[in-house]
Amino acid sequence: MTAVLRIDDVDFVRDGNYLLDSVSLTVEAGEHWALLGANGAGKSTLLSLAGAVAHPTRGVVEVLGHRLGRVDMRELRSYLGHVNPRHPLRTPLTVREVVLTGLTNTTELVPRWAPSAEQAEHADALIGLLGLDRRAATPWPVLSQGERGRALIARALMPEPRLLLLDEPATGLDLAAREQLLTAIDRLRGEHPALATVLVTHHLEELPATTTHALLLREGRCLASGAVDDVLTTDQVSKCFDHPVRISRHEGRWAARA
Ligand SMILES: Nc1ncnc2c1ncn2[C@@H]1O[C@H](COP(=O)(O)OP(=O)(O)OP(=O)(O)O)[C@@H](O)[C@H]1O
Repeated sequence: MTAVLRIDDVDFVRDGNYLLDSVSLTVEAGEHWALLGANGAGKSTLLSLAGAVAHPTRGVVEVLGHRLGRVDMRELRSYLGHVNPRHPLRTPLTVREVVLTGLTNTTELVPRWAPSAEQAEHADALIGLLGLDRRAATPWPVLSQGERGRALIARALMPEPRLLLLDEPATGLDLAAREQLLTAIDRLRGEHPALATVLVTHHLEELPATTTHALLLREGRCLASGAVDDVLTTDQVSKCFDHPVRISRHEGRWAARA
């Protein structure tokens, strides 16, 4: 089977600066990757290639078997789940309505569009999976940041994507909201075993226990990449963040201490 995502020896250059320098990443179905690195390391740039938002300057990117540069990027994006934490919603849609906009790939509801009974059921199942049953009819402005984040994941899953991209999903969440989010991601991965995910974060504490692989980026270069326990070591993470830290893993979750 073809990989869900294949990034092969890619450079991404802007204003003469190598934001990515010879970076490779292959993600197979059912794998859950963490992209880690300090501020400015190139994580968002790498995610924008995976999300068919940008082209590489050099090298090959294949998303869902389609090579960037030879495919309609807009159409390709409609098959991906890409969670943008700065969702630009302007109207007070309810959680259920926001989740349904994942089918039309729009921010607002499309006039005169209505979901089928099956689609509405699918939306409710995802709302339940993300732990938002009691919030389904709540308007967006009333939701907490954590609830919005989980609603956006449910929205991204509506078209049943094979690849889900999560850009710092736990940023700004309090402890309880972060734990609810990570539990929801773990459940999601359990119930959709073929789904592949790529999650960007600065913090090891924000990694779900179901993370299978990791890639460490430092100044646009890949420092280490592979099975998560081989990559998230005290030595490599210290190098990645240019700071001595001690990494431990307890009951599946990671911690970093100076
Ligand atoms: N269009 C651009 N032109 C020039 N430099 C850019 C451009 N976009 C991003 N950069 C720079 O590229 C570097 C990598 O940015 P990127 O956003 O990918 O890093 P990041 O690892 O996601 O960082 P953060 O953790 O702070 O979000 C940064 O130094 C950034 O300032």
